[in-house]
Amino acid sequence: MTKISDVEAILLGKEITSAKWASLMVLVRVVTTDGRIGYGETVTALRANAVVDLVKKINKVMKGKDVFDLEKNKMEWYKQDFNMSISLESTTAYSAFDIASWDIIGKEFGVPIYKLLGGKYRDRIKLYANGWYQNAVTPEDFAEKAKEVVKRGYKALKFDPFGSYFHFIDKKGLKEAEERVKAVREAVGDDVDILIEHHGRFNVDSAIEIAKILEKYNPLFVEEPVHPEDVEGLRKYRSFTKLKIALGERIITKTQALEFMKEGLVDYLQIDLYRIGGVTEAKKVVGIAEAFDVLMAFHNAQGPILNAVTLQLDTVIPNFLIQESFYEWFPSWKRELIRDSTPVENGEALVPEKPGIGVDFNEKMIEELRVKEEVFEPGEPLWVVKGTWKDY
Ligand SMILES: O=C(O)[C@H](O)[C@@H](O)[C@H](O)[C@H](O)CO
Ligand SMILES: [Mg+2]
Repeated sequence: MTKISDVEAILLGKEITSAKWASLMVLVRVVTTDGRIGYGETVTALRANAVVDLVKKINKVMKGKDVFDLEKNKMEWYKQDFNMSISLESTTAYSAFDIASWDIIGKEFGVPIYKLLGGKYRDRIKLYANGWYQNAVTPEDFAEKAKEVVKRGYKALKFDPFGSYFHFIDKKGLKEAEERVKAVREAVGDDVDILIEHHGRFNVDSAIEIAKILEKYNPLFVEEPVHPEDVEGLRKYRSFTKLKIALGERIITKTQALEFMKEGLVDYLQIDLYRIGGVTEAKKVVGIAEAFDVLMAFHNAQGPILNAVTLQLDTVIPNFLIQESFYEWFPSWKRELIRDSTPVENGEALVPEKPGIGVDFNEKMIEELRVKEEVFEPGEPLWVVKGTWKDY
């Protein structure tokens, strides 16, 4: 029996790069009584210290439990933490524990976990690039960086063209956003997909004004066009435009995901394994999405463990659209931490074949990367790509 002996959260970090929210990484290590080790990872973005504290409580609850009892363990945490289903901190702490549990389970059978989740539907995972436009402000900046992405072989790239606008956007903001989108479209041509990230910034009137200018550039999808909790606004937006809507990175339960799909408010679902409840819950949401003919485009904006485990699920599922990837724009320590075991080739990821989540974890790097706690300084919001919260 693979009894749990320890669940530990370790904060890792070094330099801040394009993905400021992920300059820290909450690594969760699960160890069993017979010395098996599994790794999970979870969110930071202002909450790392709270998440670390919750992992300490998960440790107390899970000691002595069997790492294979995924459903029973989840229900136990749900019972213990009265606020799990309304708490990002709790669901992300638990998600990392679930991912680490799957890592151990795969290693136990000596297989990558995709073999336990339904086998290979695809050998290579089509990616879209994110994180590539650090410090881009003018249309020329965006165009030049977009060309670099295409040179690397990507056939799709995502960016947020809205500078420092939030909630409202005015004529100047619309003009600047359009000039950036036009410049990228012209730089990459019609055969490369452009995906427009709104980061849930806008009220629906502003989002509709933006949709009017975006339609001519034929984006693959628009992401979080309105504030994430603004369902009324999303209904109005949906009735106004034919643009495909992607959302879901901030969804933390399958019930929330169901609500959006029941009303046909989402075309591409972007739940993230680190928020939804790990592999165990994500797989259930994929099944619900399949029933609604919704395709998956998992959010994946944190670190190398989350990237690897997401690729495991991408490999298996029939209703797959495309996978987000910051991998080539991570700080190098994030690739070194897993000995670059999930390389990108020509804008595609290969399926990681090592047992568990499929990475070769470099334990020795933990001590050099360990940090005491997350330090937050307000200013440019953490959630934009660094150096882009500017207008011109
Ligand atoms: O689609 C995405 O990758 C996300 O919106 C990122 O851009 C956010 O900044 C990050 O998820 C914040 O935690
Ligand atoms: Mg997003």
